[in-house]
This record gives sequence, C-alpha cells and structure tokens, in this order.
Amino acid sequence: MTPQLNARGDVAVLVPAAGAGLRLGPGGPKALRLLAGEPLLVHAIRRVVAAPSVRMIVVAAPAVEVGAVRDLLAPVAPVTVVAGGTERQESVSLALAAVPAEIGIVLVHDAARALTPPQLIESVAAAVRAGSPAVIPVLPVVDTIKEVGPGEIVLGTVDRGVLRSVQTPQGFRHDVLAAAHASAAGALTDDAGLVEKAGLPVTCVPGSELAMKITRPLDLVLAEALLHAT
Ligand SMILES: Nc1ccn([C@@H]2O[C@H](COP(=O)(O)OP(=O)(O)OP(=O)(O)O)[C@@H](O)[C@H]2O)c(=O)n1
Ligand SMILES: C[C@](O)(CO)[C@H](O)COP(=O)(O)O
Repeated sequence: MTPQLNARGDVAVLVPAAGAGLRLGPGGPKALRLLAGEPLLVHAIRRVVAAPSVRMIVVAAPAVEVGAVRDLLAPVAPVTVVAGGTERQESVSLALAAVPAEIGIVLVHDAARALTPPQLIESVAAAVRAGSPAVIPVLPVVDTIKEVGPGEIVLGTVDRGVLRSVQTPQGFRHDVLAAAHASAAGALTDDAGLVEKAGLPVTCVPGSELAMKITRPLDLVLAEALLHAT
C-alpha cells in the first residue's frame, strides 16, 4: 500500500529534481540515476513521506520526464509532479505555485540529498513553527579555507569558525518564501539566499552527514556505503 501523507500536517515539501547532473557525468538526469538499484528521487521521497508533519509533496521533474516521474512515484507517495525549469530557482518557483495558501510552512529539499533522514525534515519544520521565518541545516566547515587571487596565489586564510556548509531541507514561512521568489533578481544557489537579500533573519539548525549532496561520481560511492551502514 502507498504510504499516505498527514492530512493534518502543516508542511509542504518542494523537491527540485529537474537538474541535468552534469557534474555526475553522463547517464541522464541526476534524480533518476540509480543508487542501489533505485532512482535517487525514490530514496529522497521515501524519506520525505516518513516525516509526520508533511501534508504535501511537490516534485519539479525534468520537463520531458513528468509522466515517467508520476508513474515512478505513484507507489512511493502521493506527490504532485510539475515540470521544472532551466535553473534550480525556476524549478522551485514552479513547484511553489502548486502549494495552496493554507499550508503555512514550505520546505525546499534537493532530490540530490537522497539520504536525508526524516528527523532533519522535522527539526527544520519545528524551527519554522517556533517562529523563525527561514531555517537552514548546516554543518561546520572541516577544511582550512583559503581566499585566492589571480594566478592561484593565496590572498589569505579565512576564519572557518564563522563558516557553515549549508544543506537542505531549507524551511520557510510560506509567505516569506513566496515573497522572496517573487522579488528574486538574479539566480542564487539556495533559497535562503533570497530571504537574506530581503533582509530577513535566517536561522541555522544542526545538519546531518546523511544529508550530503550527491554531486560528483565519488558521492554516489559514498552514498551507497552510507545506505548500507544505516
Ligand atoms: N534546473 C534545475 C537545476 C537543479 N535542480 C535540482 O536542484 C537540486 C540541486 O542541484 P544540483 O545538485 O546542482 O543538481 P544538478 O543541477 O542536476 O547538477 P549539475 O550542476 O552537476 O548539473 C537537484 O536535486 C537538482 O535536480 C532543479 O530542480 N532544476
Ligand atoms: C541548495 C544547496 O543544496 C545548498 O547547499 C546548494 O546551494 C545547491 O547548489 P548547486 O550548485 O545547485 O549544487
């Protein structure tokens, strides 16, 4: 039986999944690439549907794959599938348009972070519910970070104590995310960046190693190992 969403939940999760996956190399859209025999998107959605607050899931799929993605996800969860855009930001905007006004909290979650645990989805949603207009999960930066100039000459060492590596799901009050996307000028790599530009506070909560983004070929190998270790 298909797992059901919580009709009393207060959270919609937008899942941008329309990217090409160029950094992963040839093999088709990244969200449909296989991890332990199943598409990354299936792994991601299975974890989203297991989060008790989630009432609605909207997937932005590659335009030519919308029908196939509907069929793929039908046994996994009740999802709305829309065609994504050429940039991640456009895919998120198109998915957001499908969310009814009465859902108060909207999370944006990369299909590429396929192993993100349901608990992280809940902790981001809880922080928005507690009053933060925008919430991001973060991890400390573990490498020494250098600023470099022309000719790859080091200009200086950045204080990594003030840096964070940012993950998804990123959580927002619905009105805040809608306003940020409506006034977005120029593409940014994450949704919280749009809210920062609007001058609103963005709150950090602890992220998860399992929410790693599958970006390059080695990440698929690591994800497969993590899948078997958890
Ligand atoms: N036009 C786009 C671009 C990206 N994404 C989604 O945004 C998430 C984060 O993007 P990234 O990991 O960079 O994926 P790709 O854009 O596919 O990767 P690449 O830059 O290597 O092509 C992914 O789930 C991806 O499918 C999207 O929905 N629409
Ligand atoms: C949203 C994101 O996953 C947060 O780390 C990231 O910014 C996506 O960036 P990408 O360049 O599209 O991979």
